[in-house]
Amino acid sequence: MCGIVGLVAHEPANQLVYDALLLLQHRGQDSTGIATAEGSIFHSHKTRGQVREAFRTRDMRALLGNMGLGHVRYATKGAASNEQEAQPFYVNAPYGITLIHNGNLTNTRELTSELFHIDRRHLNTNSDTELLVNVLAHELQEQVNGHELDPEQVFAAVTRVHDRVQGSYAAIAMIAGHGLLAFRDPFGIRPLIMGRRPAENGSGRMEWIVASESLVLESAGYEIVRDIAPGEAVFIALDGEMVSKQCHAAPRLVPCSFEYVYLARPDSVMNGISVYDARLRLGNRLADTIAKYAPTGDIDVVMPIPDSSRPAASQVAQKLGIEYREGFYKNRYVGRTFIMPGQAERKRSVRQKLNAMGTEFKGKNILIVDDSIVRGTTSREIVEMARAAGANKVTFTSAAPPVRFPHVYGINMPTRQELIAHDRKIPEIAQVLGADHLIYQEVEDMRSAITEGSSVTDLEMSCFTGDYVTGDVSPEYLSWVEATQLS
Ligand SMILES: O=P(O)(O)OC[C@H]1O[C@H](OP(=O)(O)OP(=O)(O)O)[C@H](O)[C@@H]1O
Ligand SMILES: NC(=O)CC[C@H](N)C(=O)O
Ligand SMILES: [Mg+2]
Repeated sequence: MCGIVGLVAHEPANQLVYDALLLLQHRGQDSTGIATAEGSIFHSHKTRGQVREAFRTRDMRALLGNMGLGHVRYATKGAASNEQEAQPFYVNAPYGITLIHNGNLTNTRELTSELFHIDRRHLNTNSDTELLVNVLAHELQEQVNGHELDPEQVFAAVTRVHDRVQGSYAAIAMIAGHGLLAFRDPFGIRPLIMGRRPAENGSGRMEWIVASESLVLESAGYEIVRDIAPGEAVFIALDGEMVSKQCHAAPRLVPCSFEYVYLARPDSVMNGISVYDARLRLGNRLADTIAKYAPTGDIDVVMPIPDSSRPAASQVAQKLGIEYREGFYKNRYVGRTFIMPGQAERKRSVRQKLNAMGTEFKGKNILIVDDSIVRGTTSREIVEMARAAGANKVTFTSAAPPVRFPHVYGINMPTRQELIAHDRKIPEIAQVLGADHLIYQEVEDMRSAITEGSSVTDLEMSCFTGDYVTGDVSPEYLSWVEATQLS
């Protein structure tokens, strides 16, 4: 997952994009970039690291123009440390296009070969986003004859992108001198929402924003218009005129369940589902499962692992009628550990990030709630810390089911071997974690907890079930991904 934002304003875009990126930092910490458009000239700055350290005043001053886009990257293809693969990506024809992408393409081998041998395009990195911008550019080139650009031509190019590209993609592009294009894959796997507000200059024109999460819109005073539909493309001209079109013949909304479990901020609403409410419901269902399988009579306290599991843990405590206590204190200056590249760094960071308060543990039977257990990096350390702090019995619970399969749609867990639940039964996992009991959410409970009360009927849950919605993910592909994985 990455965080993306694009906007067409009637004032300088640089600060607006920067502020939005700060709010999306939880979606990617590897690198970041902003591009703006001043007439037909693009300005851009991209670099490794997080938003706060990446943009100096002089970088910001150089980002001129009223249209802009920005990206925070959590790499899934290529290398997290490669500055060349930071986004946005630029191609100079037709018109000049700069693009950002949240997601992961699954037919990169075919696209690389087609782009090189048939479209005669040069690729300079291993990024799938570079493939996406080149496919879009090629297809747009095929549509346009004169200099004039009609949104219908842009939509026809997006239709062709849908034909050629497989996997997940929520993307935003600036077309120099023309406007901003946003589109979402036919399953709407990754999120994308748009909003608007009247320009402050009194011109009566509209300013538009498109972003990964609704909290960005809310915090900057935009009215939420709607989620961009799966397969849909939206084009916003420089004067603020917005047009949209469904560019796929058979779109079907199947959003990523992991957004609700962990990735998104709880104060966002995605596809009409409040992330916070979904996490509360996950807690309710988990409580029922705990009551069914574990002896809860002797549990003294329920504890969350900060931050993401707090809503679920509070519900578990309430439903089971057990006291809720915060036994782990979090160092707010350490980022999210799960989205860090490299297992060594993730492991070190858990210890740096969380500290167990002895008084909360001594002689107590603890029920720990986390939102998910993926590699087990966090949970293994946590159990050890709880015991070292004097806990008597440790029951570990997860508000998501066991993660048994690789995620190939924009979350960096590409290999089976790294997943603690792959090919292990639950008692074996408990043993590896060192927990006395281990209880996971049931898959169907997760599905209903997330979708309850919404119009979403289907969820992308491949890392829990092994069913990949795009249909092109074969065992051969998974083995190839494993062999070429990110470090
Ligand atoms: O089994 P693992 O591989 O350790 O991954 C799962 C853990 O990683 C995430 O926490 P993270 O610290 O990234 O973020 P948070 O502060 O939002 O909980 C998630 O909330 C789990 O705690
Ligand atoms: N997590 C993402 O959305 C990553 C985007 C893209 N696949 C990259 O690796 O840069
Ligand atoms: Mg966590």
